[in-house]
Amino acid sequence: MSGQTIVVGAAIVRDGLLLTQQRAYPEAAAGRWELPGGRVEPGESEAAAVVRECQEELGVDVAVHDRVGPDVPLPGGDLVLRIHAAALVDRGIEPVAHEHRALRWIGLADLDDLDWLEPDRVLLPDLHALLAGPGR
Ligand SMILES: Nc1nc2c([nH]c(=O)n2[C@H]2C[C@H](O)[C@@H](COP(=O)(O)OP(=O)(O)OP(=O)(O)O)O2)c(=O)[nH]1
Repeated sequence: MSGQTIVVGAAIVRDGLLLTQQRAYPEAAAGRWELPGGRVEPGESEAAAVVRECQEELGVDVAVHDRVGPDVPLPGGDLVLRIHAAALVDRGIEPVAHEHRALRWIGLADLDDLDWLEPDRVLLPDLHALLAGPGR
């Protein structure tokens, strides 16, 4: 749809665990959990935006895979959240929270209990399926 900006999110899975991060700002979202990511810049591909955001926020390189779940419209109407599965290029390099309060690797059993940003809750069935899927 024209006029809508895509916010990409990365569903990074390693050894059956999903990487989540806790926002530090703005105040209304501080303390809530989300997936790494951010706005796609003009002229930038979604995959390139996922890679850039993971470098900026986590200091790691990721390989970008298939989409996960539906587009989720964000409050305000101008932004839509779109998640891609991703994997650490080097599994031995631990992500670091450069812009967030904390990082946590979450397993299936804890997925629903995390204090997610509201839009991300729409994606929980798809994140469950991703973690339960083959090769994870
Ligand atoms: N990155 C990310 N943003 C999310 C998620 N869920 C969700 O509602 N959002 C919202 C929060 C923000 O309103 C918007 C993206 O903002 P952002 O702060 O991550 O990215 P940005 O590129 O706009 O901002 P910035 O990094 O320049 O500060 O999407 C999610 O899982 N990941």
